[in-house]
Amino acid sequence: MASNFHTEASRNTEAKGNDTLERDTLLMHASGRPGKIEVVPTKPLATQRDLSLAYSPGVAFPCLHIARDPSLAYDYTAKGNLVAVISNGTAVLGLGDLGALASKPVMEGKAVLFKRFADVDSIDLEVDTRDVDEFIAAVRYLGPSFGGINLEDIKAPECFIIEQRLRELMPIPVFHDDQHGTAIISAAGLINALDLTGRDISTVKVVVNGAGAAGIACIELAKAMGVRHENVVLCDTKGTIYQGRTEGMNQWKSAHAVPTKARTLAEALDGADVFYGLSVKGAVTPEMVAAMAAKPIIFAMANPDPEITPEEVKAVRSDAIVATGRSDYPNQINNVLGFPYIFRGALDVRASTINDAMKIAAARAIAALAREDVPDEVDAAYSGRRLRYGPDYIIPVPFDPRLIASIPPAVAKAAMDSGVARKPIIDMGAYKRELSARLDPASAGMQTITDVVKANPKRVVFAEGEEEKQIRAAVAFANAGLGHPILLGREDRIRETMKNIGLPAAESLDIINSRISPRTKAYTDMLYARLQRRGALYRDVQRLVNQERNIFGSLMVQSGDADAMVTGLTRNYWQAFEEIKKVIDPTPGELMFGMTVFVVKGKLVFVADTTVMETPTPQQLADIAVQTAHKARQMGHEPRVAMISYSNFGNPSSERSDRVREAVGLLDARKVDFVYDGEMAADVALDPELLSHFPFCRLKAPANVLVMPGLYSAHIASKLLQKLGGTSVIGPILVGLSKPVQITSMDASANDIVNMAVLASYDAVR
Ligand SMILES: NC(=O)C1=CN([C@@H]2O[C@H](COP(=O)(O)OP(=O)(O)OC[C@H]3O[C@@H](n4cnc5c(N)ncnc54)[C@H](OP(=O)(O)O)[C@@H]3O)[C@@H](O)[C@H]2O)C=CC1
Ligand SMILES: CC(=O)C(=O)O
Ligand SMILES: [Mg+2]
Repeated sequence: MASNFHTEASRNTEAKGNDTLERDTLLMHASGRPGKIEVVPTKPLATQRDLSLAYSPGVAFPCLHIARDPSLAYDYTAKGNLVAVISNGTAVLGLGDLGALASKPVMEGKAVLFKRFADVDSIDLEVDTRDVDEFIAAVRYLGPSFGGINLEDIKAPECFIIEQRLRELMPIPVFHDDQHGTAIISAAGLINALDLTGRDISTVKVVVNGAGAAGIACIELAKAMGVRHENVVLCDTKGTIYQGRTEGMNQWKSAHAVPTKARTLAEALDGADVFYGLSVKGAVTPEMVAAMAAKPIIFAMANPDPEITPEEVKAVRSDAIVATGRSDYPNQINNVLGFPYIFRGALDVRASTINDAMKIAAARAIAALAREDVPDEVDAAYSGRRLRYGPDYIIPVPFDPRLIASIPPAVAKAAMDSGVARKPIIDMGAYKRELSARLDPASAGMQTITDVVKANPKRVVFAEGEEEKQIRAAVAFANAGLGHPILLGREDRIRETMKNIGLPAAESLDIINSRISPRTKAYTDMLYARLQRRGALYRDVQRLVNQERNIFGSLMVQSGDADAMVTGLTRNYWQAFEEIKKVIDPTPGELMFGMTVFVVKGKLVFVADTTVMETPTPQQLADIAVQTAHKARQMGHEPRVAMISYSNFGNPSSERSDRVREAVGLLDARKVDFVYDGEMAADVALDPELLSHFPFCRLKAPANVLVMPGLYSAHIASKLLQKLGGTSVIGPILVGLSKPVQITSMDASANDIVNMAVLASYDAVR
């Protein structure tokens, strides 16, 4: 556990580290266009006509329509996806009252987080007044502009009055993030920390330090979820808030006053189970922590520095569960996990408000996600730290791509159930798919296929069954209801790995060891019949079946003992391909090749051949075009095929481009049932403007299938795009094999493997 924390050495260099952090941060903010946001138009403004539609005279029409029916503002303007982040800078993080202007970097940051994590457009507004009435007056009339208002870093108790009044005055959700965002995330952390320490929420003793915006809201939500009023002691700069205290009080603090003899934070913490810190750096000492109950739960959430560091806690309490608001320690309890997704859900149902039911639903969704297996992509973003439900991982990490499809649906559903949704969601499944697509278009492209596969579950061999990633993929595949995985390998090893990585055994998961399988003899005979006239002795075949899992797995599929197979982690592509070909033939009359699918801004582009034929003949190029077009159609996309070269329709002419031209001629002769043309350069194929320079071209819209002239260009282009282009990639998908087998790349993540298993299953369904 300790390895995840800062080391002594790194602590000694902390001051130096802070200097570097300061320099880097200032440089980042000042570089290029200063600050962190810009406005990007969503409609073209390239021509006179564009201008007359987007602006005068055309713009009069949406104005008049909205004047007649205000709800149309959601159809004709950005309102429905736009949130204002509004502050007066009176409680900037834990830095105190820095004023409106100095709060702007935080507010721009929040706006960027809205966009990055939930595709909510957001703008920061800093209101330069500390006066409650002036602030309310400045904000209350902004409703028409926005779908929601996110109040930020406004100090207590003013924030309570401001939020309450604006909620009453404005017909859109008004949400003070420091109160409710923080409350939701800490509640999620609490649910899991209580679970891990075997505690009952109705008996835990909680101490909250900080009776401001965050502290009061956190404890109110915790009470709404079952923590008893009499079990909570709230503290502020004056010590505990006990019944009868008069100094430094207000009505919000009074509501949480309890009859306690404790007068200081230290006295309150004696024997306490849970500590919530929402105050300032260093407010808690190791001695206080040492006096807490067994397995104490310590959420030191002050930013940017916590009330006590995890190292300090660990030095005195190795049994503690510790969380902070920072990203460089395990268990980051920070409202970034909440506000983007809560608004996403609220905006999508046009909720009139964000109520307690929606907050509790969000907390439960976040807590539930932390208990699921974490995708590799997420591990990678966290420097390979293994994230697994336990004391060092009670809460999902902000870069978990599953948050977007988990929290907003829960919030939207709670809004609908509690009667505040003005536009209920009819198809929740479709909504979740749409959410995934907002951030990872590849997953949406895969979704329809996934639905088919779920409805027709297949037996899929995971040939490298002792590999951790394959095990995780197989378990995820089974748990997602996608089919029945069969892991090839030694059972004791596989079970051991599953135990080590903390994976619960999936119910429908088989393990087969080729050496002791009763089918080995039959498979050996089957393969010998294929290979005996290709120079193989019976004992060679025996060895192949016993030792080569790709061979054994392929034989399972070939014989019908399994429906599909996925492999590729431990062998390079071509080696795995050779092994599979020993057992499985191509589909009669078809070529075998690789097709890679790129997902660019929600559009799919199919590129082939990216794996097999180095220099295809014109005949082969035509075959690749036909088969790839067929595949694209199977995956729900009407093919528009471009035969790619570096030249356009004979200019310039060369031996290589002539081959592509010849392939186009062959397609003409075959009278194929899809639109194609070429030879053409990739930019012409993809850009309607360039395409229009060739009015005779049969492609009237950009191509979505690119048949490449050779393996060199196909492979290099696809790898460059993958590494530099920021696109999502599926495949390469093996096309033309008579049985459903897919080969992943050796660096595939568990998620990639699941996707390939889904594609193989999809082939098996059809
Ligand atoms: N991790 C997260 O996601 C979030 C963390 N926070 C953190 O919570 C903290 C408070 O923010 P917020 O509620 O917005 O601010 P407020 O200004 O509204 O409240 C601050 C509270 O902290 C109390 N306080 C200050 N110093 C001490 C101290 N030494 N001992 C005990 N109590 C103290 C104040 O007491 P008094 O009333 O006596 O003045 C006040 O009640 C900040 O550090 C902020 O960064 C906030 C939001 C989200
Ligand atoms: C995280 C946050 O909102 C704060 O510390 O104020
Ligand atoms: Mg804040």
